[in-house]
Amino acid sequence: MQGMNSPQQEAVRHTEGPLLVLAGAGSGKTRVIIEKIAQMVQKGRYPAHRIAAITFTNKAAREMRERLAKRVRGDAAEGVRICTFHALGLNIVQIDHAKLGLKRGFSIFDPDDVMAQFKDLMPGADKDALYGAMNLVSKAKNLALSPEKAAAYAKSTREKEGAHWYALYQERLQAFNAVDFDDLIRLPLNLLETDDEARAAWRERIGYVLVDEYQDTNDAQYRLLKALAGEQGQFTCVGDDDQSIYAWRGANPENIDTLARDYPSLRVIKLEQNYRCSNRVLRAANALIANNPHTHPKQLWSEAKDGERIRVWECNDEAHEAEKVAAEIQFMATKHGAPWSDFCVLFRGNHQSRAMEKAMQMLRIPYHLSGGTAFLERQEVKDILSWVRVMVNPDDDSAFLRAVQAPGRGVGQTTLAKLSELARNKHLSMAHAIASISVLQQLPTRASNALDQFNETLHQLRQYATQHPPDQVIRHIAERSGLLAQIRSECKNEQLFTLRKNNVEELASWFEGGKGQGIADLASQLALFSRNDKDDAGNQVRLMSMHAAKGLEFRFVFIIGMQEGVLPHEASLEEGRLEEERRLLYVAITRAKEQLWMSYASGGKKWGERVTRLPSRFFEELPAAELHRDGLDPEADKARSQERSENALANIRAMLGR
Ligand SMILES: Nc1ncnc2c1ncn2[C@@H]1O[C@H](COP(=O)(O)OP(=O)(O)OP(=O)(O)O)[C@@H](O)[C@H]1O
Ligand SMILES: [Mg+2]
Repeated sequence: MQGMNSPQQEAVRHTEGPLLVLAGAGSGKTRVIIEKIAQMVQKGRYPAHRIAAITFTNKAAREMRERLAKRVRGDAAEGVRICTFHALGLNIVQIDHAKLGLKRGFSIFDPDDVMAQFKDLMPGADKDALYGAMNLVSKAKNLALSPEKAAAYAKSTREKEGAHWYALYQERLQAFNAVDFDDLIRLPLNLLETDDEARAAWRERIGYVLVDEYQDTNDAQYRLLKALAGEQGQFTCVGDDDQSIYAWRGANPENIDTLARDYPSLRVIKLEQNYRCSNRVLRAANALIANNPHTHPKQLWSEAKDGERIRVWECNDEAHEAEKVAAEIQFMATKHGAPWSDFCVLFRGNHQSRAMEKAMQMLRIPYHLSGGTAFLERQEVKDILSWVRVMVNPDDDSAFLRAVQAPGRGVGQTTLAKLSELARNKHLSMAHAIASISVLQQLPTRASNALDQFNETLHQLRQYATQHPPDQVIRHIAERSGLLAQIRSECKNEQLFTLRKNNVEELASWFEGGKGQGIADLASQLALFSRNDKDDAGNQVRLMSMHAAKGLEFRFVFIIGMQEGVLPHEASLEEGRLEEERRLLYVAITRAKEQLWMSYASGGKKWGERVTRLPSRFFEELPAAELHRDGLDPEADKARSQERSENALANIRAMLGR
């Protein structure tokens, strides 16, 4: 346990009974989890495959796997399950699908599929009504309620309405042999809470559970943890109530107290030394968060140097702000000889990245926008995945509808609507219906020929998939479906074609070396990868939302858009969620190891009109002694601008090779 402090060591050693590590940012909570797994495996306390570590994102899971692999020599830690709650849930649903009324190869509906179903269920409904209904259903699912229970418990008209949509929607999922993301928690939970045999089997499979970012678990996830960890509570949870930033998505920070209530023998360990941030950054973060009420008071101190003061910039507008930030990044990178990946720009909402991207492009600074290029949302990727889905799950009408139109084969919407009706009358899915001559006979000849051919192609692809590795299957689908030919015809030049073809290739590479897993399993795992996850950014500046930055750390951090209405966000003010906004800023500040910048745009445009903006109220909560407001200290500014121009000259000389 090289270099670990004594409460950290204690947390690592405590393996009998439930443990909660409750501690502030950068105090080594995640490190405790990694060290603990390493020791458990090395000491043979648990075999690797009986340990499960739950992270908040797939990306965090990958990072943990890498750090563990470095820590434990050989492949001793290889069998450890490191995944998100959803991936664990998927695993349970895959193994026990029959008990849950699902057939093998079931589909996972993404939010777009779900939306399409609601549109179909609620014809003519506007966006608000659709999202309203979806949210109600999601809420019921996160409370692990079945449609029947949701109806029984519903009190208000709104809840009754929600229960009504839930029942109809669930009927469809059932018919399509599909689940949505919420089901990946709800179904395993129902299984483990009601089926003794299944619970015993899963406790045998998983002997010890570790949970990172525990403050952001929702109720269903908490119950899943409880069901797995048993009465003895063989778990370690680590978290920080000050970093709870997902209450808006159903996370329940009170789960921290629930833990103590449900497990009277719970041991709570606090870590107080921060190993990440410079002292100034830490003092600013502590001062800010002191404005929130605290049920679990914490001290956080650091041995690190004071470091530079936090630089605060008032900018004219977003563009000006972005230019300043980009120029500073370039300056700092040269000054410190630092790689681009040491820099991170954080913002409240994704739309704020646009000006920033533009400024980075102007200065030719390589950057990576998390969640920006949503790989799984690219057209060709979705198209191919819909083929995979309908191949392995012919009940999936949602995937059928996409695949049959990718590429288009002259089957119009009217025909598809007719097909859907015929299929429904015969209690068949659409993919099954087109295999029936009596159905095809009732459709226009041209369309029925096209559908017959589609059916034949599906059949051949299924055959192919039984004899070839998954990545090859993906390439074959692209070819055989006619998608590749269509993409070629759509692209005006070779460059564009290569770009889109590379997406297909990238998808294929996802399916490579899947440890003997079939295409169905791999496709469902892929469905879980959310937009933030495919982050192999390499040496590039990171641009990301504050939410996405949870758990990460960077030498240099810029927080932009610190004006009223953006941070705190307008909507959160109206809904009385100021404390959560403060926690969000606390998370953002504590990402900085060495130096921090905060900026705001005092002007901007709204609906085309010029408006003035006030700096965020949170500035007033930061200790003035730790801040340096540019423009208010002329001497310091002068010295800095001198340094900057010398630096620029040096750059030019270097470029000219002198
Ligand atoms: N005992 C220690 N000695 C030196 N460095 C440490 C020690 N413990 C943790 N660190 C380092 O401190 C940094 C923060 O650790 P870690 O990410 O585990 O903190 P955390 O509590 O999980 O933070 P967050 O709340 O942001 O998730 C990491 O760079 C880690 O390697
Ligand atoms: Mg952490």
